[in-house]
Amino acid sequence: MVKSFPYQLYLVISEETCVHNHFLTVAEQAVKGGVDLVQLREKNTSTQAFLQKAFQLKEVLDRYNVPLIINDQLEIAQQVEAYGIHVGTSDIAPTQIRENWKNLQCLGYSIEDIQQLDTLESKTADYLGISPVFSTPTKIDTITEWGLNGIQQIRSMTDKPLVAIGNMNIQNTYEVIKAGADCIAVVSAICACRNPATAAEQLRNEIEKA
Ligand SMILES: Cc1ncc(COP(=O)(O)OP(=O)(O)O)c(N)n1
Ligand SMILES: Cc1nc(C(=O)O)sc1CCOP(=O)(O)O
Ligand SMILES: [Mg+2]
Repeated sequence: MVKSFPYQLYLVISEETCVHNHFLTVAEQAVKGGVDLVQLREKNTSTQAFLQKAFQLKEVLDRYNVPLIINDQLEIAQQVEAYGIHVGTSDIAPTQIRENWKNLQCLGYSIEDIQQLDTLESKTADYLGISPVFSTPTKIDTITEWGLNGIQQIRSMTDKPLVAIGNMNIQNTYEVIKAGADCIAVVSAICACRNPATAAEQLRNEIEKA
C-alpha cells in the first residue's frame, strides 16, 4: 500500500548553498512561500555540526508543521526525531534503515536506473527520488539524466510518490509534473535566490497550474 505523500514542493538545503541569507532564514522564508517538506543535506560538515544544524532547522520547521528529512545520516535523523531520511544507492540500505528505526515515518530512496525499481530496497521506500531529472552542477556524481521520458517510464511502472530532483526550476516544473512527478525538489532554485519566499511561491504556482 502506498502511504500518503501530500508534499509537492521539497527544499533540499545546506548552509553552503544558501548564497544570500542564513540557511535558517532561507528555510523559514521558503516555507512561507509554499515549501511543504525540507531535507537537510550537509556533505562537508562534521557530524556534530550537522547535528546542531538539524536541531536548529527542526525548531524552525516545527513552528510551521513542516516535516524535516535528513540526508544520509541515520543517527542524526533519529537523534533529532526527524520525519524521515533520504538515501541513495551508496548509502545505508532502506531495508537496514527500517530494521534500525522502528517508528520511521518517511523513507526516500534515489532511483538512478530502471533495474533498481524492481528491488526490495525500492519497494521499502515511501517515495522515490528521480535522480537526476536534469543534470545539475549542484551534484555532479550522478549517472544519466532521466528527462521527461524517464519520468513517464518510471510513472508507468510504480505507484510510489515520485520526487523530481536535478536542475528543477520555474521553467521546467510544469512539464515535469505533467510527465508524472508528484513533487519537485530544489536546491539552487530557492537557496541561490535573494528572495526565497518569492522563489518558492513561483515554483508553487507552476505546480498548481499543472
Ligand atoms: C529528494 C532527493 N532525491 C535524491 C537525492 C540524492 O540522494 P543520493 O543519491 O543519496 O545523493 P546525496 O544527496 O547523498 O549526494 C536527495 N538527496 N534527495
Ligand atoms: C541533492 C541532489 N540530488 C540529485 C540527484 O540527482 O539525485 S541532484 C541534487 C541537487 C539538486 O540541486 P539543484 O536543484 O540545484 O539542481
Ligand atoms: Mg545519499
